[in-house]
Amino acid sequence: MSSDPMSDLIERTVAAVPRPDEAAMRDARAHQDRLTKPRGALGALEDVSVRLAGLAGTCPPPLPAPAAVAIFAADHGVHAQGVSPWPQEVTAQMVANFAVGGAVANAFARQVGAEVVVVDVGVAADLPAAPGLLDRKVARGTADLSQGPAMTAEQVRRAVAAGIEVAGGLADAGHRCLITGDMGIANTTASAALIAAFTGLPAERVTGRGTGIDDTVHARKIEVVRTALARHGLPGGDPLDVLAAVGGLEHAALAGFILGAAARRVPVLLDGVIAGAAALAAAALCPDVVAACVAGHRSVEPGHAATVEHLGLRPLVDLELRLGEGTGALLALPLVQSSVRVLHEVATFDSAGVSDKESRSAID
Ligand SMILES: Cc1cc2ncn([C@H]3O[C@H](COP(=O)(O)O)[C@@H](O)[C@H]3O)c2cc1C
Ligand SMILES: O=C(O)c1cccnc1
Repeated sequence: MSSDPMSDLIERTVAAVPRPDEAAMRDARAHQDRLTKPRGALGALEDVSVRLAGLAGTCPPPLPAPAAVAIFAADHGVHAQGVSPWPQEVTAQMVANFAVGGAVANAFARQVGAEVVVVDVGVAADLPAAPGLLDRKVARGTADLSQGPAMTAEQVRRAVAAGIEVAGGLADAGHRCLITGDMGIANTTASAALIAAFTGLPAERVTGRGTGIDDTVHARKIEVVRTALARHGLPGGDPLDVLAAVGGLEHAALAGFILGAAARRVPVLLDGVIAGAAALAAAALCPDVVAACVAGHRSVEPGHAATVEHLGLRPLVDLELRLGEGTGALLALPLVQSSVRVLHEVATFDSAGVSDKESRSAID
């Protein structure tokens, strides 16, 4: 082990991520087949329940409740390239909005009974203390990824460690489902660069319109991603170096958050393209982490489709959302919870005295 405490934490967390428990997954699949419904009738939800049994190492797995969404906020030097129509100050202003419960993520979290935690890992402003706001500021935004590395290696490690610690704290507080959230003007540009770097796809395939940009700005955004990849010699290299080159502080923290949840056997519900980019980094550090991830929704961002395909995940909800904050994942929370509740509560053919047509016809 290295002597740096943050590197140690990252290494220990990666080492603690379990392999999916095959026996628990077989039990869950067999149990699903004994429940009072035609086999496979719950479609993709059956797969979610089986995956969560594999993560927990037991069947039925714990109900994924209570849940908490952690919204990691940070600013981006690449904003200077004109890749977002919004001023950078909106990041800090939205953090204040989250803190008073006024954002879409707050409304959705109230709807599904999830706690909201906002984590400043890199907002380029001094933020007044507020309930539910954690100050884990690593830097006042990243450097411009199109001009040089976005972060130092030390900043990446500090942000990843912050994410691991937030996940651990929420797990210690009893949360049994962790949800990714993000806020950072221009972070769809860094997301596109990370996705290109981890999937090997070209910039034009993975760079979308973010909060809404016209064709001219979109072309410029693609060019910014393309030249950044070339400048940093991507794809290729160590995942933490890739994060340092083109990532955001919230991406690094989210990668740590995902690893931290997996290491505690707590499922992590991924939001859209920003969480997806972070999950690619986490999976590059530790492939088993994917077993702890559920893709909450399918974002309209083109890089997101490439990401879920690369990770082998199937998004649960497809509503043409393109907001971030954790909104798509929050909407999917009741689906994940319902999938596990089935394993806990639904009667079997035997216990309910319902004829099992499929096994009867096998005997006939
Ligand atoms: C008011 C507002 C609220 C948001 N909530 C999430 N985002 C989302 O949009 C931003 C990324 O898009 P781009 O790369 O195009 O800047 C991120 O902050 C993301 O969280 C928002 C954006 C805005 C403007
Ligand atoms: O779909 C997303 O995840 C998304 C799109 C635009 C801005 N922020 C997030």
